[in-house]
Amino acid sequence: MRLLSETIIEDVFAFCPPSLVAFSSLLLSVLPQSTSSIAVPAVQNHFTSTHGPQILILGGGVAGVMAAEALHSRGIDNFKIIEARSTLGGRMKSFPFGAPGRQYVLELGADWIHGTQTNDGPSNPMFDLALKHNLSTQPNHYRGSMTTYDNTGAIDYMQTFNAAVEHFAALTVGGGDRILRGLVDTTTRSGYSLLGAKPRTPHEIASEYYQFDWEYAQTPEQSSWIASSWANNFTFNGDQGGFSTENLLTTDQRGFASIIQSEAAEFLSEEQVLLNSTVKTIKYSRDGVSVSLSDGSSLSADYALVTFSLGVLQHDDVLFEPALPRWKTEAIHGMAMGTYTKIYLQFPKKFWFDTEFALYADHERGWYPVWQSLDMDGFFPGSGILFVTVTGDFSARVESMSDDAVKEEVLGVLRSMYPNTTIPEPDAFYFPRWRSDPLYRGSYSNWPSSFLKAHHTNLRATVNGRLWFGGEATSLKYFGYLHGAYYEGQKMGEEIAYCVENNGCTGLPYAEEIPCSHPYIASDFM
Ligand SMILES: Cc1cc2nc3c(=O)[nH]c(=O)nc-3n(C[C@H](O)[C@H](O)[C@H](O)COP(=O)(O)OP(=O)(O)OC[C@H]3O[C@@H](n4cnc5c(N)ncnc54)[C@H](O)[C@@H]3O)c2cc1C
Repeated sequence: MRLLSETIIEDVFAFCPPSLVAFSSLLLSVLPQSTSSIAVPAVQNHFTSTHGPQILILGGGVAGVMAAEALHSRGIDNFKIIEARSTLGGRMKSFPFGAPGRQYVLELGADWIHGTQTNDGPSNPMFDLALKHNLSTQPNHYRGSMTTYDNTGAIDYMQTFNAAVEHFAALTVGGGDRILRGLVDTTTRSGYSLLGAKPRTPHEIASEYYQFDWEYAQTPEQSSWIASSWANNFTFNGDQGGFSTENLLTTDQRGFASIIQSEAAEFLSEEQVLLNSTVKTIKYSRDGVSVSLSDGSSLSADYALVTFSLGVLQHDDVLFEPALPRWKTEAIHGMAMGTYTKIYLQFPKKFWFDTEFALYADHERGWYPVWQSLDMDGFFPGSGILFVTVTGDFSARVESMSDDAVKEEVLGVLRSMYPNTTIPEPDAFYFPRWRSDPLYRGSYSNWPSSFLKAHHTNLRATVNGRLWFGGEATSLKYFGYLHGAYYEGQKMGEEIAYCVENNGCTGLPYAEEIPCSHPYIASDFM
């Protein structure tokens, strides 16, 4: 059998076979696919000044920093990173949590290196960075260290849980198989149903949630079967071109982002980074780009790379002048932004499970289901800290509530899990509101079944040869992940370097229209 990794690039067009010919012939006739075949545009870029930034990197998360490093390694240093926050790292964001004298640096955003390396196969570049910058991490056992609960207290439904693990494995094999057979995409929900996995009881639903929603930050109904499968395989499945099944949780008290900040410190000079600067407007034309900031100042350049999250682009937090073309906005709104919310609690002392994870099954799907203890050897023993994660629409719900109201619900779940224990008031309680935050508008992207490969090509594509887009959401194989942001930043840096070195380029290709998928034809209605 062919490996998914060998076939994905051409075979994902098979999402919608009728479009393949139309789309690929459009690309071939109008737009070159790679730097080696990129044509010089009619209007050449012109560097009139040797001073000032000529490439603006908008956003200083993983993608922004890796783009800068790629430019630097090609000998191009006339760039500037513009970042709204006071530090680099973006969605790698730590904070001090805990009562006075019992504080720990914890992560609000990315927490894990997902997949490390299998033998001499591909290694996760974030794992490589972690090793290089001596990040403290601890293996986190997703499936082997679990206690199960429902609203009657502790109850063993590990058999149901293990069945859900097998269903998920079958789902991802099935999704890969759909690519190889050139079948159209469907939702993950239909994938599960076709495989006979139809969770009905709270135990079955919670077990499926753990496998799926907890990873993709949206439900199986909201997600693509095919894309969920390859994102899993390319990250976790060594046999399918992925890294490994290992998950490392950071415990480093410098914060997870320290590996990106240390990497940046190796090549960035002070004048190459503008922190505390929020971009309000991006003006672009065939001649260049100009960016205005919230303090009223503006910067001009020959190229700009936009690394803001998909959520920021969807929410119009940054205005484009002129408005982005229709093919780009269709792609931006076609992909989805999920939300993943970690709710942290610190108690005077530990009273809970001794495993790394606990699963709580409620009659309502997504009701405070996944619990993690940090009060454990290897993590933060004696800390009194545990956290519960909610996702997707449930994250939106908790963001709309007061902290106290959320705390009461969380304590209510703990009372159900431990009916014979008096649950004390926590000494500390905190959760971030990623979805409401104008710098993120969610946690990470998720691929819906209506989103085609051609849409994704358009999400990545360059506008006017001047405006570039890169970040976790533009990663075909690893959307949603840190390593996706890493590779996309690096790739866009290299592409822009190509433009600079050749005094012009058309950029990455797009399709003006995606004439794909014809669910209805006019005669159906006659
Ligand atoms: C809660 C959560 C948990 C996650 N868990 C994991 C995990 O365990 N493992 C994993 O691999 N991935 C995880 N991820 C995903 C991972 O964090 C992202 O894929 C990655 O950090 C995205 O990097 P990026 O550079 O593409 O975008 P970002 O990090 O969003 O970088 C964009 C930057 O642009 C800045 N910005 C936004 N708007 C403006 C503006 N108007 N002006 C100036 N600057 C602006 C932002 O501040 C940000 O620094 C998680 C994400 C979240 C939120």
